[in-house]
Amino acid sequence: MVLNGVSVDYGNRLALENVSTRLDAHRIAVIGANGSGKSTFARLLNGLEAPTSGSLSVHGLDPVRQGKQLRRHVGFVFTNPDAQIVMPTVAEDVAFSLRGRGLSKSEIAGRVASVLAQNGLGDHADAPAHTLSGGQKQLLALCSVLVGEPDLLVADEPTTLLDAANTRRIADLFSALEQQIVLVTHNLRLAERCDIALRFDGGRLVEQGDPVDVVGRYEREFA
Ligand SMILES: Nc1ncnc2c1ncn2[C@@H]1O[C@H](COP(=O)(O)OP(=O)(O)OP(=O)(O)O)[C@@H](O)[C@H]1O
Repeated sequence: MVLNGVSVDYGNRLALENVSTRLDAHRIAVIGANGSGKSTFARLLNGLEAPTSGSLSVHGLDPVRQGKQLRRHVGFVFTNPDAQIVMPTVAEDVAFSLRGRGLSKSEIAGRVASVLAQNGLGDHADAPAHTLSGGQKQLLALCSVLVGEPDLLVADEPTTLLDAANTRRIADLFSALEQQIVLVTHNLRLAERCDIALRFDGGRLVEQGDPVDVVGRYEREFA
């Protein structure tokens, strides 16, 4: 991922200001105060947001002009799982992500069962999605993205609704994931487990480096 002087101006507010960076690390944490620009940064990475000025490329593609192509490689998990659950039952929702890939019914069923079991939803496969708890919906949204095996996973606060056990489960899952991941989070312990951390402040990228150092300085500012 490469960003060159990227700004995002919402008209009355500069959400990102002149951000330049190159990101090759495997697990990338994005931290910073409320409204500092983290979600805007995440949304740029799969073309949900376009830079007002500057340019970026993700896996060699321009997210705005080559968005359709890019979204085949980038999975995005939103903060609010209701925004991405589209099918009536849990298993159907996960299977929906595999449509149009030429997989047989049994291949789809196998991949769906495996991702649900791996993420603590094995017993809920046939449940109506709307009956899940908030945290279970967050896990379902993650399953529906992971089943497609994206090359890059962008997750915007994917653990906000999760209890301690499920947060741990997701942290372990992210640690074991082969794909590159960009994790926007207020959970600083989760951020510390990444390979690199970016910190935003008032729309500017103010720090990029070792997660323990970046998190430590951030916490000390508010101590
Ligand atoms: N669609 C929009 N229209 C206008 N302003 C927006 C829009 N989206 C975000 N903003 C503003 O841009 C700034 C950055 O928002 P962003 O959501 O990127 O912050 P964040 O760091 O993810 O915050 P949080 O931790 O609260 O989720 C904020 O001041 C926000 O109010």
